[in-house]
Amino acid sequence: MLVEQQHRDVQELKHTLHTAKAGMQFLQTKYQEEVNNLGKHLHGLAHAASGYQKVLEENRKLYNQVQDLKGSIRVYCRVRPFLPGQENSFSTVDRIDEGKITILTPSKYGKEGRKTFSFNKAFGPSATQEVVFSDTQPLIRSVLDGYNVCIFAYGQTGSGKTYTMTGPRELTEESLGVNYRALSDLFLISEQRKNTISYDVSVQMIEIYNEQVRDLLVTDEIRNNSQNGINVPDANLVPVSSTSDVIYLMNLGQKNRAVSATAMNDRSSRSHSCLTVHVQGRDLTSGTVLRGCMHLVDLAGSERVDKSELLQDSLGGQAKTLMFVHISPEPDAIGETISTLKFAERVSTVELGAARANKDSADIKELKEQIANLKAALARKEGESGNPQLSRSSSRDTNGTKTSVGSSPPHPSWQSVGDISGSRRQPMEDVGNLEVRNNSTSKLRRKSLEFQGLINEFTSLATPW
Ligand SMILES: Nc1ncnc2c1ncn2[C@@H]1O[C@H](COP(=O)(O)OP(=O)(O)OP(=O)(O)O)[C@@H](O)[C@H]1O
Repeated sequence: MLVEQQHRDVQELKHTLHTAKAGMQFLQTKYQEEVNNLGKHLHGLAHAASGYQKVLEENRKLYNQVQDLKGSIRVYCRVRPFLPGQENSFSTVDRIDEGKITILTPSKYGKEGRKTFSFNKAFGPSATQEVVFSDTQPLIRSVLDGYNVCIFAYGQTGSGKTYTMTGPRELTEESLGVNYRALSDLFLISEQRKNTISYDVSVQMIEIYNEQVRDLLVTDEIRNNSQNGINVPDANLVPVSSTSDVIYLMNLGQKNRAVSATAMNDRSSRSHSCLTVHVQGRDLTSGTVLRGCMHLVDLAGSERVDKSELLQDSLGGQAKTLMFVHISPEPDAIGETISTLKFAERVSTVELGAARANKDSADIKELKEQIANLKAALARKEGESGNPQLSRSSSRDTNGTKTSVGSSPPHPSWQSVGDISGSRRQPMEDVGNLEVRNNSTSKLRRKSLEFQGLINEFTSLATPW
């Protein structure tokens, strides 16, 4: 009886085992099917993602085409409000309608007493910093897409250039100018794109005064400052990773301008200042490298700029340019207002040619690296074989300009723009305690040439009416 019972139990167990095995097999097949399906879904998703990337890329292209079709130089006009205490004064601005601005003119400027000028945009005295910036925002995206961008502020002394670019002396969130907003946007967009493109951002800040250029970001304070996360291997191009880094540097730059100024207001109206933001982006899938830079320029007062020189052009067709032209509403400024508006209207007709993105594919990047390595090897070989010309008293900087070894500029803080073209300029007398390090000299010179070229281009447009 017992043996029979055990036999039955064994049979039952065998049956259960068989059923369990079949169940397992079924589950395995099912699991395999699921895995296959998942694979197919994943494949589909990857395909859709790459399609999405293509659409994004296409969108960027179309967006930039629209920008380009609007013209390479865009001109926005902004009217400064009356200053406190002048509120009820008579304004020379009669009407602002879309991009048109009508000025009440004394009889000598126009028979009918009114003159209308057309621009891409015109902002009245009550336009907020936010509204003014909203029309500039598209250019910021362009920088991140590998385009060069120039934003200029032009206008007579006291017409609001610094207000537009930086803001008033006492800054609040609402009164922040284009510079701050542009950089804050730049970091925001680069953060949004971080899964597809990795960006490096660095800034430079220079001032041009009496045709001499000064690096506003070369100070011991920057070099020794590490708690802000600002690491400065080469002081005139400072890597930044957040808006607060940039605000810190901009404040420092402003302070450095003030350090050497005997009369700050007079000086700011005579000097040009330029904040340049360099952006390098690497596409994480394709390895393509994008390089864009943005010049944010606060020009000297238009009445101070020498309009008599006509000088070689160097603006080139690579940059998207926006000029903010500023006017004051006071009747006693009417002469400069008309002259400024006429100049600005002429600028808006300038065609620089379509801007191009600075984009290197992974292959080009590799080839460039090879060229750089070969050049370095060649330079080493030349050094080993002993080149008397190089080892004696002169060499050439990266511009091909001959420089003397051991001879220093008249004052270490300043480099004369004129020196590059051969003519010597006197250094400024009220120079502060800043210094330019030797290894940044040629870069600064190139920058000053580039920047001076832009100013020349604009001032050459301002010659006789
Ligand atoms: N849109 C504005 N709203 C309110 N105040 C303004 C505006 N624009 C300019 N101001 C004020 O007008 C004064 C002159 O402006 P600002 O210093 O910006 O002129 P500027 O053209 O840069 O002069 P400069 O050529 O001397 O550097 C400042 O007190 C500034 O705060």
